[in-house]
Amino acid sequence: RHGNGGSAAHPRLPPGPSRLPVIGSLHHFLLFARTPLAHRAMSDLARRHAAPLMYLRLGEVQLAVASSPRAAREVLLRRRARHDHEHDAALASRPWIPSMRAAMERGAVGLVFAPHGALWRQLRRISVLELLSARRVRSFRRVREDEARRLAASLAAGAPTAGGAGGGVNVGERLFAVTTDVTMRAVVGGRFGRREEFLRAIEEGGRLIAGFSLGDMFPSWRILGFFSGTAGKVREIHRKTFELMDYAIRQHEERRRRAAMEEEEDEEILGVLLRMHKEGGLEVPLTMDIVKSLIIDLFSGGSDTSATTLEWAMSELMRNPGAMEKAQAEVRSKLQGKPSVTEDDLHDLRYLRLVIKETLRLHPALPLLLPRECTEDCKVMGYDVPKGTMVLVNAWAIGRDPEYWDDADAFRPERFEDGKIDFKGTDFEFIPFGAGRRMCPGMMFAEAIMELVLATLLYHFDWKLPGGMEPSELDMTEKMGMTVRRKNDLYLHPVIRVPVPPQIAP
Ligand code: HEM
Repeated sequence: RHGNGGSAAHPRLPPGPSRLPVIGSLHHFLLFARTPLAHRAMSDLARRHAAPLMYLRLGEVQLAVASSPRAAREVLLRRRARHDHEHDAALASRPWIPSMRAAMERGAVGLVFAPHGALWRQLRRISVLELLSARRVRSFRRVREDEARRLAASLAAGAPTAGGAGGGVNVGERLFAVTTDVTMRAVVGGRFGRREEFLRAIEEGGRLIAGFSLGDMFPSWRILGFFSGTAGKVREIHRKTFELMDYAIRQHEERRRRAAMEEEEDEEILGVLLRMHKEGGLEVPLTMDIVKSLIIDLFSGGSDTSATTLEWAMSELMRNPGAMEKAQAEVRSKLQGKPSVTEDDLHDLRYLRLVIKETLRLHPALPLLLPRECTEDCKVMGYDVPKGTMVLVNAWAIGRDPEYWDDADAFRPERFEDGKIDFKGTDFEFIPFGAGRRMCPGMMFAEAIMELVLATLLYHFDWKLPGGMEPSELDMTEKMGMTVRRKNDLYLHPVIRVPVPPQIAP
């Protein structure tokens, strides 16, 4: 072999753990991994094999995992090289695992899973320029402020006034409720009658897709897919979510007819899409199936991720009282005397933003981002990555790599103080939102919720650990799911420091 080596017959695959017939590298996970958490197990394997780009085979599925900033850049930000015939979009599609395929092939493709091509480009453009643009995100300000005040009021209603006695609240549950309500109001409109059913269906769908069943690893063994029954379940969830979307659309249209779009509510995302659907004239027609899929994507992409990040932020602040004190001092001194936090106040909260950044570094809600698929043979870091390989980027491992981060596992928001590194997709040692063509389009939407909610929690309340627990004793174990959340719920006692105005009690 020479130079970049490799040929179609003898590809120069990236290094990685040994592979057995049939099961490939699965045994490394089943027998040797010290953790069932995929991002941690893959990080251990990559380190052990000195493989910033690592090749694995899970059953029949070929997998490449990027675990260094350079490998991530090559995967996410592909540029057409001058003497290179490779297509620069070879890694800009997402794999359709067999469990999902059944639903996808019925026209359920929105933005998240659309293959790179005309439909994806159009949905992406609409999302970035219209649905999730800075202007649209600003237009939901009242929704966010309203929901943040409700959260404060409901916490205050159950909080002791001093000392931290009382039952404690499940902070994660409250955070999921607030991000869900904001996203629901922004995306489908406030009064969605079948909210609980919708949430259950989205959660179940996410769980099935994130599960990656045996049938997904051995797609040619149809019998496994048959017994796991995942495809059938995914089809059923798809049918259910689409039926719920029909209901949301009917509700929306009735409301519009009644109120001829009252001034009080800004146009929600569903309204914008229905308008575009009716107006037509787009390169790829925006069918109702596409509208529904996109709404489901925005909703499921939007609320869990922000809530998970907020829950980790509160967990880290509880474990690091110095950072908590600093963040609270900032918000209380900037807001002095105000009844509640508004978005005008957020501009001054520099440390709060550093807290969110540091949380995203240590706890990216999607530690392996969302998978990409290699749609044609391509080269990454000089290695051959065969067509059909699923490509993951371990943003979690990269964010904790001691080569790039001092005291990498410590929570130190100050490390971002000089403003040199940001999550906007150009600093590849910090990519919680991904980078390149398929980078998260909901970043501004997420930042707006996260900053306001965190500032509200820190402004009105002091927080105490239950049962006299020491900060260092707070368990930080993770759990796999659609996002990587805390394994154990975070229970804390809120103690009111700045009263929540009574007129906004829930
Ligand atoms: C803390 C909050 C969030 C995090 C950490 C996050 C993270 C991510 C990541 C890692 C990706 C994949 C990027 C890639 O493949 O390079 C992604 C994609 C996506 N996100 Fe987010 N996200 C968040 C919030 C949101 C919100 C609020 C929305 C919408 C309301 C949203 C909608 C999407 C969509 C539609 C995609 C798919 C884009 C495409 O494939 O072209 N996300 N997000």
